[in-house]
Amino acid sequence: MDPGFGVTSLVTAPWHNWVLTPRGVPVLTRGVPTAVPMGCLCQPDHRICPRPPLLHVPQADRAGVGGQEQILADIGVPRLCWATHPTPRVPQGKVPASSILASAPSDRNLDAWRESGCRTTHCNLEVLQESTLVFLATKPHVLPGVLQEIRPAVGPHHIVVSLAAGVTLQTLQRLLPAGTKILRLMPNLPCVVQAGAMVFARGSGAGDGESALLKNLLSSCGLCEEVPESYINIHTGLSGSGVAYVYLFAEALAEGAVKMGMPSGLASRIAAQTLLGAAKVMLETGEHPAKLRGDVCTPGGTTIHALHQLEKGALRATVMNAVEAATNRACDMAKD
Ligand SMILES: NC(=O)C1=CN([C@@H]2O[C@H](COP(=O)(O)OP(=O)(O)OC[C@H]3O[C@@H](n4cnc5c(N)ncnc54)[C@H](OP(=O)(O)O)[C@@H]3O)[C@@H](O)[C@H]2O)C=CC1
Ligand SMILES: O=C(O)[C@@H]1CCC=N1
Repeated sequence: MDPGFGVTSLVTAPWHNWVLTPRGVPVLTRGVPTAVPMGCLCQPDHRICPRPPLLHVPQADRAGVGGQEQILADIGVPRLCWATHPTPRVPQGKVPASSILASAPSDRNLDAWRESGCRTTHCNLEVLQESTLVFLATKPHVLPGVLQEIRPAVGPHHIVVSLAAGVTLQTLQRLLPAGTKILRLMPNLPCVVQAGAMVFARGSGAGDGESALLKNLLSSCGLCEEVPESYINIHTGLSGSGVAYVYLFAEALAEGAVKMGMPSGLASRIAAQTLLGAAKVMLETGEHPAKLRGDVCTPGGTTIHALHQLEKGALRATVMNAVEAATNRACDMAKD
């Protein structure tokens, strides 16, 4: 398992130093370093700050574009955040690791961030102090307390991106200062290999610039689309959680082969390649999956016999129920 997963999420920690030009083009800034105040808002010493940590990516690169300059940073340290990180393992990252500041209460996940060159802290407020673009990647039930903690440090220059499942823009806007530029993002695990599927929605304080910035920043991690907020929970059921359904299917495929006598390692590799190839054909041809499925079926052949078994097991209805259950759970989490 990628050690990065234990630490943060792609979006959170993976964020890098990005600068968005007035035209919405993200620029990796390596120019004039920003003077970053190093003092911690948690007095007297953030290193012993008892407050719970946030996951954030501090950043301090500055880019001057058209007379403007912006500083982008991330906050939050969820497992997914790795996807957006510019680590040696993820060379496509648009932000240098040194521009990322990640915050968490313990070193459990932070160690991996440090090993990849990111800066870390146990003080959430330090992230706000040093960063403009902040990713919130704690578990959903932890987020309200974190928002309460950072609220005094959030200003009009910050762009706050939440990855928390089920936490609505309305809640985020209620718990942060009025007018704060807020975006709600739902990534998925494959962001860590730049094959993610992400959607986001903007809050009332965010504009086209913030939307373009996020989309451009995350585009290196996979598909990233702005959608109405009502689609976020559906995407969670389809893709954020959906990755786990696919792993379950991959496991079942491989175990079927093991049952028939194939070694486990080989079976797992072939199962993964089968999923990868099937997905690639679907994306590259644009064909409906039902059509492609039919293409594989030779009349009276092996595939139709296997599909008959899957239909007896109500695979399609079961998967549809799974998407519905996860979507409904995301909706319910907003009320928890
Ligand atoms: N996992 C996934 O595939 C997806 C997850 N998400 C969302 O991402 C978020 C994180 O999920 P996941 O990556 O699984 O969780 P993890 O447990 O891996 O990461 C959560 C991190 O939050 C840190 N944390 C806990 N309390 C605080 C605090 N008070 N201040 C700052 N940081 C804190 C934890 O620190 P410590 O290490 O010290 O415990 C931990 O590093 C969730 O909101 C989830 O809904 C969204 C889409 C997909
Ligand atoms: O299981 C969860 O709640 C999170 C959100 C999507 C994937 N993992």
